[in-house]
Amino acid sequence: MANEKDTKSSFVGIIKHSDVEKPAKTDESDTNTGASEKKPKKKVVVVKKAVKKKQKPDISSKEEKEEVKTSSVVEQKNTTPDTVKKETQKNKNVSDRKVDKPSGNANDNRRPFRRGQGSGGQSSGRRPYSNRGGAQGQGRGPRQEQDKNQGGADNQRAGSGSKYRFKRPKPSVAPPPQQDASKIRQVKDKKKEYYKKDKEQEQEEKLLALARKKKKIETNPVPKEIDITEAITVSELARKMNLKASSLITKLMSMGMMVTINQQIDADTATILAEEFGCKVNVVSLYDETVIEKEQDSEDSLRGRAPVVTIMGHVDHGKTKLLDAIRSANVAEGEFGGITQHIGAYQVNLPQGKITFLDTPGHEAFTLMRARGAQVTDIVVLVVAANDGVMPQTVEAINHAKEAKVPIIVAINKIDLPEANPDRVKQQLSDYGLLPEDWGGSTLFCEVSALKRKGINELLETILLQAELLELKTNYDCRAEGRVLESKIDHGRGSVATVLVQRGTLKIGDPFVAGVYSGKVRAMFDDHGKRVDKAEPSTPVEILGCDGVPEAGDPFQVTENEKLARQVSVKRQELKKLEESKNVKKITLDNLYDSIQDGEILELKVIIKADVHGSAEAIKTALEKLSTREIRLSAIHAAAGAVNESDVRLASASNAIIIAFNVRPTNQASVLAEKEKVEIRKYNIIYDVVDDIKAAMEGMLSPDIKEEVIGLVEVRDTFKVPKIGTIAGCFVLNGKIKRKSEVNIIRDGVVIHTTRVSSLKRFKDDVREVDAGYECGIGLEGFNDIKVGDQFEVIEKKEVAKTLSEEKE
Ligand SMILES: Nc1nc2c(ncn2[C@@H]2O[C@H](COP(=O)(O)OP(=O)(O)OP(=O)(O)O)[C@@H](O)[C@H]2O)c(=O)[nH]1
Repeated sequence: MANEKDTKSSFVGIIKHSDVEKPAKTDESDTNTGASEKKPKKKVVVVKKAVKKKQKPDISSKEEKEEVKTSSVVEQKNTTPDTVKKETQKNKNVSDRKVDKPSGNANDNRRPFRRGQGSGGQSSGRRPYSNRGGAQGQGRGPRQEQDKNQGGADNQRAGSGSKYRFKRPKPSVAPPPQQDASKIRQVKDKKKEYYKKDKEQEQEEKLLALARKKKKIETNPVPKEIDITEAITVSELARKMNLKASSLITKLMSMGMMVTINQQIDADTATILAEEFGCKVNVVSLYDETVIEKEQDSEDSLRGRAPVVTIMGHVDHGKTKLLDAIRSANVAEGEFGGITQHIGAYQVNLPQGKITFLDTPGHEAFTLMRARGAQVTDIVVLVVAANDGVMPQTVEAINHAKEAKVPIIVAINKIDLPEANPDRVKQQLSDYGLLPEDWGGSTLFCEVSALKRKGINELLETILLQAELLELKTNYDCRAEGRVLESKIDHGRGSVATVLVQRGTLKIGDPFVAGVYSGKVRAMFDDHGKRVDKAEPSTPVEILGCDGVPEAGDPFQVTENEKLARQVSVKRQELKKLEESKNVKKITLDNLYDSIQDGEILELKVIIKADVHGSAEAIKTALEKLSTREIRLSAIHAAAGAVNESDVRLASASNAIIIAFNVRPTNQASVLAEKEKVEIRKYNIIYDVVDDIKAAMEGMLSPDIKEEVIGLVEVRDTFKVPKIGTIAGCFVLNGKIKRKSEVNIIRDGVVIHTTRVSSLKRFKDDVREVDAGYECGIGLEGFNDIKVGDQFEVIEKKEVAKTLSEEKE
């Protein structure tokens, strides 16, 4: 204790000038040291700060100078390793008090506390020196001695050096605060490390994400090749190319195309666009994906099948009567007349075999089927009335059958009539390439009377003979395939489809696809409405179980299972949507040259309709002479009469242009042509027809005048007005008529004259124009031969680039 006191006093003695209030402070410090482990830490810091401050050059006060001196002495004493050791061991607390001394005054008391709090990091930052232990402290000793002996400015350095010297011994002098400080340091280090780790982790994650992205791009590059259908939306193409739609849109914009994400682009554009990204495009038809694989035929699986026959001919030549006669010939005597036809096709059973008749006489249904790609008919029976001979529709039917490459059997009907002249019919038909066998030709002829039911059996036998020549064979054992002939929604039965089985055998429970719909055969009925379990090739049956109502001409196919049927159905519905959205490209004079250049067409087919047969023939001859090495021109049908629906259907099925020479299309034909995108070109001068087609073939079409029909007027009455001429009391059917309008006068579908309106009146007033639904009086320039029932086609002429005048005068 005495020793301790001595030591104390000696220390006190040394530092007594520097800190008068020291004891109180020491007590406080002691208390703090004992009570809390944190506070002494602060104090250590405080001391350091205080010392640091006091060692600054602007030491002015005496007290401060004293303090510096004292600290130096303390430092000197402490920094001598031996002394430090001894003193530390003996006077731990005292040395603490001494350390606290510099912060003895009231101001210092506050400042260091605050500073200590704020500069915790600073003190811990210095700790590595103290941590290094005595060795380092010792190492510095001699230098400190040197510093001490230096004067003047060096004193400052010494002072600064003393700061470190003062600090260095501290770990050994005051271990508890040091331990706390080291703990804090550890915590702070940990914190630092934690943040560092956090930062590192963040960095690492960023790098990883980048690498992942890179990897993703590497694993999903733009494919070298893609398959697309005829048209594709930008978004779909982007998906196929592993690109963002915006990239494609930008590229398209740079190519001068403004498109939206959901807009469809054609295959050509898609090809060019994909090439920009180094991707090759294969254009495939979605239909390719929807084709159901056919079962292969083996040689011995093929057996003969019944021929499928369609009856065609001119109106009133006896088609319906003949079908009735054939059907009656096939039923038992008692059932005569009582038979009800159940479906749109039926089979007749003969000792020699069966024949299937499609029960929609005429070429409408026939061509409609063909337009849908369905070649259902094997043989056409052409009915020609023996008394009437070849008529326009007879010729149409011949052309339809020829175009479809279906053999024709001629049935000369009404031979019971006294004026019947079968030879004349034969003569006329030979002009169309139908030469009877007995005249050295190959066409089979039959003379019948549908009314008297004469020659019917001979006709049926002839059909079977022709079928034999055709060697109609098919597989009976494979999955069934056929065509939908018609379909409807029936109350209580749902979708009902009449199907002609063409290959294989259809059975109850078979899953199938009909057009774009799938289904499963729930029930089957034959042409008499009798329930059947199976249907062999060439048999027409009515089936229940289809999910929708397929269209006439749609393919019907049995699939391996229901799942496949559903899948195909979904894809076909996609295809249908796609096809509906794109314009069907039909040949027109405007695109003719391009089509020839692209090698799309090698043959330009035309249908010629004229006011008289002679004109039609003349045009046909003139046009066919235009054939060149690149393109052949063939008139597939040339006849007199207005352009009718049948002409449009034939044109649509054959991709032909219709030339209307001095004739007009019927209303239905116009609507159908619009729908089927068939071009009907109207002319009044033969040379214009030839010139236009020649120019179109050579790509020399020049801007021209286009004639637009702006209204249609019907003559309901006529009045003779002296000195003026005939005034027509008219009703405007559609559009409008204007004063001075140009009009085509149409009588029975034929343009008989073209002139201008000379007067247009409503009651007694002159008017500028009259709209549809109103009556008016019309006078024509230089034309008085107006008749009730005539129609005035009101036309307006406009100049249109690269479009031909549809009618030239
Ligand atoms: N004398 C006689 N008249 C017949 C014969 N076949 C049909 N007819 C008559 O000719 C007219 C027309 O017969 P349809 O069978 O309706 O003629 P179509 O060709 O079907 O007529 P559309 O359906 O209008 O095209 C009817 O009055 C029949 O009675 C026949 O062999 N002899």
